[in-house]
Amino acid sequence: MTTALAGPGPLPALRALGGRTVVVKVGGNAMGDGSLLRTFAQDVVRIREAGVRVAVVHGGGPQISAQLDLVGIEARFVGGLRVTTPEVLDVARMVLAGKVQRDLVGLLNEHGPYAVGLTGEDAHTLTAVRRYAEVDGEIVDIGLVGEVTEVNTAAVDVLLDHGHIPVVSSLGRGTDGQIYNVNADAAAGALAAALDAEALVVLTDVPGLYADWPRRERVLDRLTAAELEAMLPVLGGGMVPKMESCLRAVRAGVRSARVLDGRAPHALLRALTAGPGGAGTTVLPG
Ligand SMILES: Nc1ncnc2c1ncn2[C@@H]1O[C@H](COP(=O)(O)OP(=O)(O)O)[C@@H](O)[C@H]1O
Ligand SMILES: CC(=O)N[C@@H](CCC(=O)OP(=O)(O)O)C(=O)O
Repeated sequence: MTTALAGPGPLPALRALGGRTVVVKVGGNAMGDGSLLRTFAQDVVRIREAGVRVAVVHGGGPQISAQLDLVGIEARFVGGLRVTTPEVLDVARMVLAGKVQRDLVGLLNEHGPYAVGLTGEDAHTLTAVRRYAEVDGEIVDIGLVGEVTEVNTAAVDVLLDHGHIPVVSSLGRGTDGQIYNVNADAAAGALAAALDAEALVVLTDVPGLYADWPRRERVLDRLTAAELEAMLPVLGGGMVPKMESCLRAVRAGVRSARVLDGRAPHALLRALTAGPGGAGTTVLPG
């Protein structure tokens, strides 16, 4: 009961991943307009139909900021994390678990009965504690921002076992029931680690990790976990949570973590079928 997918499909390469788990993170910037998301959804279903257990974690930072703007709340970030007052949390929850997740699930389900949306709040999937930012050595209170301390994969595993595509919004729950806004890169890395995934793929709006940011001349095609760890203190902006998440995943046993441009046609398929260097920046154990 599936719709045939258009375009070439490197299915033999994907079949090598059959039965393995892949976690894909799609950021709000990489979602771009509807057509990008449509191709992304086709690729995810193609991967699922090749027998890969695929889970999606999504962000929606720009979409949250746009909604905050509409209701007259200023969006503020400290150290790449959104300052999350109770009012901001309400908006983030409404946008992430609402329109962004529903749109993504809807596009995936155009190609078959696979996608099921949930948030990290559901079935204790992501347990979080309050996270603080650090700026110039100072600890800064950024409100209801969560750091994932525990992942319960039970619900996601049941869905994957039954051939579904779990689509997880980056919200977490404290053991006291408090809901937290979790950075989506961090949520994806934690989930990939807990699922013992074969690969983590992070789709964003740059071709990978630039070696000499803000110069956009050279993208690092691969680096080991140790090389990445040494680089982390000098990284800035949106790359910090992404690369931290890749490091966490690889250190926990995920075989590879890759950051690449989700706006390139069939970026996800290319990431899973090309070796390191084929597209984006790949972090490998070591
Ligand atoms: N070394 C770097 N290499 C690439 N991008 C970088 C680097 N340092 C900072 N960035 C910034 O990080 C951004 C990606 O992070 P972000 O905007 O949070 O994306 P997403 O919405 O996909 O999570 C890039 O668009 C770029 O402006
Ligand atoms: C704490 C924190 O900053 N949470 C993020 C969650 C969404 C996210 O991470 O979205 P992207 O992947 O599109 O950046 C936010 O509120 O923007």
